[in-house]
Amino acid sequence: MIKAVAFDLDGTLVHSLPDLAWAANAMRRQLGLAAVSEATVGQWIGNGIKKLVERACAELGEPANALALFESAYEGHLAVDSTLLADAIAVLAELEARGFKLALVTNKATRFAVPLVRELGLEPYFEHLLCGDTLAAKKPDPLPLIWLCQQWHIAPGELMLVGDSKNDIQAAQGAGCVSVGLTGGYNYGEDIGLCHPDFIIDSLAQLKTLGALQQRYS
Ligand SMILES: O=C(O)COP(=O)(O)O
Ligand SMILES: [Mg+2]
Repeated sequence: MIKAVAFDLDGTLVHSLPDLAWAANAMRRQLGLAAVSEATVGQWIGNGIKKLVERACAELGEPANALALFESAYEGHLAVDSTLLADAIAVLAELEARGFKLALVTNKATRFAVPLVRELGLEPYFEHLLCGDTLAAKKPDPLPLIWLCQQWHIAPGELMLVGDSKNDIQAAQGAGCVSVGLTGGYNYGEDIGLCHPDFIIDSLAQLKTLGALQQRYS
């Protein structure tokens, strides 16, 4: 039985691509590179900011100042055009009311993830915020999920991870947790079904009626 639910951030709770794309293009402009489309930047999301920057200036072989340029652009532009996914708050509130423990497990670095979840009103729902640089390894490594199970004294099979990327599903599978794949997020243009999550949902609202989450904890 599920006792806790961990949520991914980018592409699962927040449509963060517009601001990530804005920052990537601000960086590219300063490096003398042409702007790219949002869809292109969408394919670079998933392994944290450093990887995104690496992919966003691959033509130049990752200049030394690229990361700093991206970070200073993104820092002031975290939640300008980014929006919550439909029903994000309603679903978190309902799961919290049903007694589930909730955590955020994102590959986004703390300095960006924390202000973003604060700005969008998500922070109060989470007992733990595990960001890309919180622990020694990030998704697809199972470490953040194993860490949560230890903190909460629950078995891996009692923790569910909801995410939009194969990195989420692989982390859950590696930890022995239950995985829910959300379609339509940032998964390198691939169908989330290809990595075989335990459940596939097309909207967060579907979590409200997911059989595995019907029981109540308090
Ligand atoms: O920072 C990323 O690349 C992805 O972040 P996420 O783990 O919240 O989807
Ligand atoms: Mg994601």
